[in-house]
This record gives sequence, C-alpha cells and structure tokens, in this order.
Amino acid sequence: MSPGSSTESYPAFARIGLRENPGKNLNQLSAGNLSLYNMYKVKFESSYRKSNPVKQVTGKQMAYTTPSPVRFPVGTRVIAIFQDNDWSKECYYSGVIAEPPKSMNKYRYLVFFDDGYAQYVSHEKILLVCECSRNVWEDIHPDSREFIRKYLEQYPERPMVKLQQGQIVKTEWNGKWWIARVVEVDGSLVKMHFDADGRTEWIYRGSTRLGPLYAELAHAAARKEQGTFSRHRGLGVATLKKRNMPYVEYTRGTDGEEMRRDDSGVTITLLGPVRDGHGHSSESTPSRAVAKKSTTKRPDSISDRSHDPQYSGSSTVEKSQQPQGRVEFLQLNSSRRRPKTFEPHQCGASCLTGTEYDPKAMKGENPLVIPMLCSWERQVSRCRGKRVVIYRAPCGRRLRNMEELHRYLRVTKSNMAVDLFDFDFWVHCFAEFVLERGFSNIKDLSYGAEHVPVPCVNCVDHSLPDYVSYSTKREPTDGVDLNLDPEFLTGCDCTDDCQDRDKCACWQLTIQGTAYGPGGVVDPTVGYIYRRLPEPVMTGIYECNARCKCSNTCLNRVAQQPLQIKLQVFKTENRGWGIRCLNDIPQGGFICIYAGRLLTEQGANEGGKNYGDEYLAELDYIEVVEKLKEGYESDVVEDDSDSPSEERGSCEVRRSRVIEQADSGLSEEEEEEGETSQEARDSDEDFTLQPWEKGKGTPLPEQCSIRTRLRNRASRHGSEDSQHEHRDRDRDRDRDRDRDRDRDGDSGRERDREGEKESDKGYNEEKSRRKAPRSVSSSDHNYSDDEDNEQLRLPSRFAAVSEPKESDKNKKPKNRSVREFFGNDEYCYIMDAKNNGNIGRYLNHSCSPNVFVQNVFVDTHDLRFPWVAFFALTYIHAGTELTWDYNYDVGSVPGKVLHCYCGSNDCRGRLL
Ligand SMILES: C[S@@+](CC[C@H](N)C(=O)[O-])C[C@H]1O[C@@H](n2cnc3c(N)ncnc32)[C@H](O)[C@@H]1O
Repeated sequence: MSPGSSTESYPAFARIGLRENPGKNLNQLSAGNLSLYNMYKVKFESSYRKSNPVKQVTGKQMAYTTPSPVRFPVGTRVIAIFQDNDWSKECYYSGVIAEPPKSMNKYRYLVFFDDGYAQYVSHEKILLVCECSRNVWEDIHPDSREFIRKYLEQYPERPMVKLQQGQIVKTEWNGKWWIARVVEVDGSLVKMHFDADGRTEWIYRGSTRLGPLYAELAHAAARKEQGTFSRHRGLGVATLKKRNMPYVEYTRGTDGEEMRRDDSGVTITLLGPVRDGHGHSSESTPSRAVAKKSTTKRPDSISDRSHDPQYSGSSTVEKSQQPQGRVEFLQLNSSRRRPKTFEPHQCGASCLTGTEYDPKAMKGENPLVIPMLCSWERQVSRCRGKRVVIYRAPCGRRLRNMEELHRYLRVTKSNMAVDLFDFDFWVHCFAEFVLERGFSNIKDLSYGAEHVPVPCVNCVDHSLPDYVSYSTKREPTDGVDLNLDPEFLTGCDCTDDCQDRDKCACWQLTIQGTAYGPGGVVDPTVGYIYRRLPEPVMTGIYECNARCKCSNTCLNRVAQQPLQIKLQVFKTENRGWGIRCLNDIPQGGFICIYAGRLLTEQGANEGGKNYGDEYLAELDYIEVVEKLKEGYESDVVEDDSDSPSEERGSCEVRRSRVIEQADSGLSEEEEEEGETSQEARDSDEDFTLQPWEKGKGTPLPEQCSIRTRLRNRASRHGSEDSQHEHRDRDRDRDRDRDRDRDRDGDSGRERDREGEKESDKGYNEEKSRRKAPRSVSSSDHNYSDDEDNEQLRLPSRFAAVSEPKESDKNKKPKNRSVREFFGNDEYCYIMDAKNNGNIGRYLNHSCSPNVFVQNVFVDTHDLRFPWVAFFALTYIHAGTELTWDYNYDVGSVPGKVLHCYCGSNDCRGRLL
C-alpha cells in the first residue's frame, strides 16, 4: 500500500473500534510509520469484522491507546468518549479540543465532535489521534468544518449566548426552528429542551442554532455590508429587547496563563506559542493577537466571573473604577430660616413671601437642595412602619406627595418646578461626592456654556481632555436641512402646567404616538411623571414648545431644560474620560442631552473614516419605530415574566443604601422619627386630591409615583425577587401557554398556535423519516464504521442550516418608510460630538447602564431630528459613573475590535 492512497477523507476512528482494546490495535500495525498519509494495516482482535479482521487505515484514523501525559491544547485532534444520558452507553467519537480545562468548565475539556455534538470530557477519556492535517478542520466532516475553522481561528475570543435556566430560546434542529427551553447551563454548553417532542440536547452556546446568536451575527453582517461606522444608536435593537432576554457575550480566554494540575496529575504550563498535540504550532489557527496578549484578565464566560476575583461581585474592577473620593452630607446653616409652625389657613402667594426662589442666585446649587435654601424642610419619617418623605412648605403646610406638592406650588404661584423635590426616601438630597485628591482640575469644561459649571478632574495621570468646542446646541452642517421655525410646530393652550393630559395637545402627540409601538395600542399613561421619566418611550416624547402657552414649570418641559444637576468629568482607568454625578439622582431624573454637529450619513462615513467614529450617534428614531411597527420583536422570543429591572436595580441600590446609612451612622439633617406620621395624616384638606385628580379606572401617571407605577407594572408581570420565583413563573407561563394552545384564543394566539402546529408537524415528520439513533457501545463491542454501513447516532450541527423565518436579515419593511417621504437620498442623520459637543459626549458605555436614552421632540416635529436625551434608569448614588448602552453591533466595523471594560457582571465583552 503506497502512502496517501486512502480514499477516505474523513476518518472515523471512534467508529473503527479502538475502544475494546485499543493497545492491541496499534500493536497490530503491520507496516509503515506515522508520517503523513502513510497507510497502516490494522488487525482487529475483537469479534468485530471476524470474517475480515485486517483493515487498512491512515494515521488520521488511529489514536494512541493511553491517555496523554500532557494537556491537549485547543485544536488538538482527538477521539473522546461521548456519554449520552439517553443511551446510557459510552463510545468514542472523533473530535477536536475546543476548550482547555479551567475553572469555569470544572477542569474538563470541551470537545467538538465531528458529527456536530459538543460535550465536556475529562482528560482520561480522551485519546490523541496519531496524525492530523496542518489545518485540523480539514480532517473534519464538511458539516462541521467551517464552524470549527472559524472557531479555532478566533479562539479564545468567541461569541456565546448568555442564558439562564428557564429561558425560552428559538433553536434550530434539522433545518427548522423550534421553541426550546433552557434546562441547564454548564460552562459553554446549554441543555435545551425541545417542547415539540420533549427531546433534549446539549448545544454549544456559541452555536448559531441558538436564535439570539444567529440574529446577532446576521445583524452585524448586514451592518458590515452597509459599510457604516460605529455609532451609538439612539434606541437600537438592544433597547427594544427586554432586559432579561438571552444576549450574546464576547468572551476572551486566559488559557495561556493557566498552570494547573490537570486530571492526569501532570502539571503543565502553557506559555508562549501554543503547540497542538501533533507538534503543529498554533499558526494554523491564528487568533486575535491583541485579545490574546491582553494583560487585562478577562473571564472566559460570565459564569467564569464568579471564580475570578477580578470580576466577581463587588469586584476589583469596580474597586479600580471606584473614585478616590467620599460622599459627604451637606450641613446647611443652622441659622437659616425654617418653615413656620403650621396654623390653619388658606394657602396663597403670601405663603412664600420672603422665601421666593431666585434661580439666578441659586444657579449651580444641587436642585434637590434648593427648596431647603428657600425655607422648605424635607422630613423622612415613619408612617405605619414605612419610611415616608414629607415636605414642609415655608408656611408650615405639610405636603405628602407630588400631587399635593404640585398643587401647592400652583396655588402659591411659586416659580419652582416639581423636579426640585423628590419623595423617594432613598434619595439623599444633601449627599455630595467630594474628591480626595487629583492631579488636575478644570473648574468648568464648558467655559460658561452650561447653566452649571462642568468640573473636570484627573486622579489617574496628568493628562487633560482633548480640546472640544463646547456647545449645548446641535449644529447642522452642510446638507442637513433642519428647520426650526416655530410655525412648523403645534402647541398647546394649557394653563394648568399641562397637568390634564387629555387637554394638552403636546401630551396627546406623545400618547397617540404609542399606537405605533408594540401592540399598536394607545397608552394614556406614557411619559413623564412630574418631570421624571421612569422608562423609555420608544415612540418618542413631544415636549411643550415655543408655540405653547404653558409656563416653564410645565410638567411636559424636561429635556429642554439646561443642565441642572452637578456632574463631573473624570479620567477612568481604561475607558478614557467619563462622567460621574456629584449628588444623588432620583430614578427617571433628566441628566443631559447629547449635542454635537449634525451630519449627513455621507458626511459621517467620511468623517468617521478620517477622524474616528467614537462620538457618532445615529438619529435612528424613524427606523426603530418602524421596526416596532413591523413586529421586529417577533424574532425575539418574549419572556412574559420579565419584570422591570429598573425596579430591581433601584431596589438593589436602595438595599445597599440602607447598609451604607447604617454603617455611616449618619442621619439626614431633616430626618424625623415617629410623630410626624400623625401630622402627615392631618395634612390639610385643600391639598387632598380633587375628584378629577383621583381619576377613574386607569390612574393617570401623575396620580401615582414612579415607584408605584413600576410596582404596578411589576405585579402585572410578576415579581422577580429571586431566580427561584423566576423559574416558577416560567413554569406558570408555560402552563399558560399550553392552555392557550388548547383553547380558542384571540387571533394572535390562533396564529401562534397554527405556527406551532405547523412546526410540530414538520418536526414529527422529520423524526419518523430519520431513524432513531442507535447506541454504539464499547461494552458490547459493537463497533461500526461507514464501510460497514452501521446506523450511527443522528448527526447534529454547530451551525444553523436555515435562517429563522422572522429574521430581519434582508427583510423589507411591509410599508414604505417614513424617511422616503423626505426624499430619495434620505438616510439617518448623525450627531457627531468629536470636535463640537456638550457633556453628553463623555458618557461611557456599560452593559449594565444606569442611564437610558430617549428621543424627544422639542424644537421641531420633523421626525428626522429628535433630541437625544439621557435619563436615570435607576436611583443613582452621588459619586457613581453615569453610563448608557451604546448598542453597537459587534463585528459591524471590519477590522475593528473594541473590548468593553465596563466591569459589569453582565458585560458582553465587546463593544465592537
Ligand atoms: C463617546 S466616547 C466616551 C468618552 C470617552 N471615554 C472620552 O474619553 O472622550 C466613546 C469612547 O469611549 C471609550 N469607551 C466608552 N465606554 C467604554 C467601555 N465600556 N469600555 C471600553 N471603552 C469604552 C471607547 O474608546 C469609545 O470609543
């Protein structure tokens, strides 16, 4: 037999039968050496192939018989025992090492088997294949080859879907997409249960058979095709998804630094260029050098973080990102004027005599402290065991909530706006972040352009921020036809601070706009609640404008206000400059806008290419709303049990706040215990709610606090206090869904049911068409190979072979885009804050942001030009960095990789 004469391209050693007594097989070699493509005669000594025990094989079809004394690097060609619970039998299959043993995988190897399965295997159950091609994927069946090639080329960086038990994920099997549920997550694998037939399968979390990964990569590819630059997208895809949906993370390994005693008891250090078990250098599987050589330790997956002190819990990352400062509690002058002792009276303008608010004199003060500077008092007291906030007005009147407070401000003709007040007892109005030391300090980065100074500090090095022409206004450039003529606006005639939403024309624009959102139903409760925005309004907010009759204190004028809160630009360790707040920010509080030069798509692409794209933000309002309209979310499996993470987030913060407060021993200056509760109940009738204020049926947003509203929403969706409850809810929801399937429901459900029926049918047909897998056991010495035409287990795949029906890839919107009405060459306009901009340009990205972005129409109703405004997603402590989710598409910019250093437990690993 001459070398290289084999006709078999894909070795099937696992099926050749090295299991029974593999040593004997090798001992039976009759000829040849182990050089490439040499042929060997092997005599099988078992009952297998009794009639013809001698077979010719290549070195690629044989494996050594004893476990390797050294650890296998990623990309090593092996045979390994695949254990299938369903078959309860063990047998060898050929595959490739995909992950080395490490803590996150409990020191097992991840093996990608040639027939599309993946499993964790311990060292002693893996045998090295005698020979393999230089490009190991060439030895693998074409169905898996491309996937494994890409995997090895990119390793250790790889995208994986972050999943939790109970989540429902569209999963591909046999060319069709099924509803499947996460049963268990084990390192890089997830066990999926297919609802249609009860089958389970362990799938690699980086497989495009998992819908979220498929969608992410398809989306990135589409963006790449468009050749666009990386831009923060106003309200892009991620924001449309619910916050506990599965998402794609980009993990990076730390394998090169691992030195552990492996399962075979051999200590191996893998440093420098990795060589596979066959002596090939890793050149054939190039990986991204920069990511590999990174000195910043990154976890290989999210679960890995729990083992890595640098990323776990209140991690070192957080520590390194912690400011060198402390929160102090401002003490007001004890001789300041305090509220009078309350005497029953009718309130009017005279109640504020001598205590009027002078905005000019108080410019630069923390807005939440201003009332106290005007003889108000904020008391935190206990009422029936609960902590409540009560404001005492200068005339002694006690005001228990925003309704009463707003009414008081109106009756007394105060020029104060409601957002100078806050009834959340966790918010400490006097908390102020104070820096301990810093190398440089600029008093006002805006040089007077902002209403309040924007200080800039650096505690990391001596550098200063790049020069920026500070501007709070967006500046249209050539080709941007921004018409700000108020004649093109519609306004309202309100005289009640736009409290009655039914009457306010501007509120109605916001409310009616919600009909274009998911579900197509008008939501009368949407938008600001006493000038705070609890959650994003995807269909946009229309604020009162230059045409309106209402005053500046109107409840529908928020993002148009100049910067009020005290922010500080500071140098971070690894993310350039960032912004922190110096005082507590209540949930929903307005922070700032994103201002810059308005560019055309073409201008942005050219500018981005030449000068960088870090500060580009896309005004994609039209596209996002149209995606909502087109049912974009339909390719995202909804998790009905989602409860507002904002609530959870703020509760977490609140909990930590309790601890902080208990620790510090500080009590707020204005806090009183006990007896105010009675007084709170005795508050005067003229500030109790009027019938129109109480409302009938659905309460108007003004009638409930942000917290109440979120609670209502939470109870609608079920609470999310623990993983356990979450799973219970998932089960309940599944039961509900089953019930829905069984009974006649609305048309939507009907459609779903039909869809499922259809797919069930397909699945069952497929099942009966293909034979059930047959076990190939080592114990019954039942070896098989292709030649013998034995029935093997049903092959699986790493990559999806079909695209989900609803994939937005190449999907044309059903209706003509609104943008087309503006002209043929209309694309999204882009805000570029690189050289001209305001403080918004310094907001960094986080995968767990505390700020969200909102499109707001202020000076034009042209849908192409909303303002980009930022609001607090949760209650934010003084001294915390403010971050939003840039929502970039990873992989969308050819050749550009930007790793994320947000330090969040849910970090997706990459920005680009
Ligand atoms: C809009 S700028 C934000 C301000 C910027 N840090 C600066 O110094 O001007 C966006 C850039 O900040 C950096 N950045 C922001 N968030 C980051 C993160 N989580 N991880 C790594 N880099 C980040 C990236 O370089 C990104 O291109």
